[in-house]
Amino acid sequence: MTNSLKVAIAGLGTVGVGVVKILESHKDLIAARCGRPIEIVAVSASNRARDRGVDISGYQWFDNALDFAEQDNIDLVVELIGGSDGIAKELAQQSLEAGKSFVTANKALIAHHGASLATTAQEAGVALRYEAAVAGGIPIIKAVGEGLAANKMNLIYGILNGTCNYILTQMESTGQGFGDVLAEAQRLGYAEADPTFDVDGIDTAHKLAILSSVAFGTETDFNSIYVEGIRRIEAVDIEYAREIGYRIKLLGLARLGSNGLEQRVHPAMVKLEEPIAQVEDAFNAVVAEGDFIDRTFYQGRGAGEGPTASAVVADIIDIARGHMDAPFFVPASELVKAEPVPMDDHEGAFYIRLHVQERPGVIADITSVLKDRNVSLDVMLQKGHELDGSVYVILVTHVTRENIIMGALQEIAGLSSVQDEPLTIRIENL
Ligand SMILES: NC(=O)C1=CN([C@@H]2O[C@H](COP(=O)(O)OP(=O)(O)OC[C@H]3O[C@@H](n4cnc5c(N)ncnc54)[C@H](OP(=O)(O)O)[C@@H]3O)[C@@H](O)[C@H]2O)C=CC1
Ligand SMILES: N[C@@H](CCO)C(=O)O
Repeated sequence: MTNSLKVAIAGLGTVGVGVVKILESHKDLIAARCGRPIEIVAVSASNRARDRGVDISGYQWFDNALDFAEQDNIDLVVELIGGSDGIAKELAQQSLEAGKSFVTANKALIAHHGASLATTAQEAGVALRYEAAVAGGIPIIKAVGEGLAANKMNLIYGILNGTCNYILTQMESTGQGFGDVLAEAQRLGYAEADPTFDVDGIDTAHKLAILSSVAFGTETDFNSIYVEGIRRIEAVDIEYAREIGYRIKLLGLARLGSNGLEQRVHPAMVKLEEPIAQVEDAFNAVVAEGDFIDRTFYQGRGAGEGPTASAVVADIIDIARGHMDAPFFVPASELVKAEPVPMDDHEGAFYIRLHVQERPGVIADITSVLKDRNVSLDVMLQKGHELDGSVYVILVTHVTRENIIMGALQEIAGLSSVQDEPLTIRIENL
């Protein structure tokens, strides 16, 4: 066998420990598959004394992971710390510049700095890989970047955050509140260090920015993504969605058309019979549509130690095999700057939940606002009498434009009978 690939790992938390476990327990299997061994030679984390449940005594310890870049006996650096900037970015930059390949699960880093890191990697003639950054254990980067490479991609969307899907699924199946389910997702190692990134849709947007680049050959453009999270979804919405034949999922969707690149992240109602509606707990799913392949559907575990580490190790194996594809599958200089499509241009049907006083004329006032804007209703439900004399009114519109419905909701929110800020969920008939 040829020389081993010598690996240093920065970050020994949920994912880092998973990577150590796979590389050690599947040492022989992996060496056979690569034609050379993969050897962990160095590790770094914040707290040297912490018991991590794996034996790291055989690896050189570094208090400062940035020192990896200067070590001649390290071929590849694995970053499993997190964060778009700070140590993660410095480590990426310095490792690549020092001629070391770089593997990361850090979607924030790639979403914000993917194009510049890809340039650095190409100039240094080394690999930059990030399979674990999107959809955890699903090999979606490889599937889209290599498996679908013959196609012009039109559309890519999916459930990209395990924590949110876990929360929405558990809220539906157990009736537990948002806070309790989030705490459980954190305990299971699904959530980000800052779980607001999960529940506010930012993590999904990071992943969508990366997927768009891989699918469409465009520069990652995180800042143009419309982002809305799941905080305002309540058990009643999940129940009413079911009543009208839908399930609520946090979707990330990107579409490249003649008008530019549409990228949006928000809770969406998907038809109960759609495969994506059946994706439960921390599972992720991605639908990718190309001009010759039509639609393809991928599902798997999107978060947690094993699935994420599996994707990280797959990247390391690829590099050990000598695969040196461009990080976004086209040379970094060829990545195109796409024109963002404004969210106001979005067209679709909308679910609207209003909390209103139960008194004559309320519905007439609401429908009058919609009539003035030519918004047509498909469904209208009035739910329950609360003790305080207020009720929920649920409306489902026919297809209309985003700016029209948002203007209408602003006016409806100002009606004296409307108690809380209206909630709207976009209906996706994909
Ligand atoms: N958890 C998951 O399911 C998934 C996570 N990811 C991504 O993987 C990355 C790691 O996530 P995860 O394992 O969950 O995070 P954890 O919080 O579990 O682990 C982070 C690790 O980084 C170490 N660390 C913090 N600061 C430094 C530093 N300055 N130098 C060296 N090490 C440092 C910590 O050290 P110590 O242990 O000593 O505190 C810890 O071991 C993130 O980018 C995340 O977004 C991607 C997909 C799924
Ligand atoms: N926090 C992320 C981890 C996987 O990227 C999630 O819940 O999906």
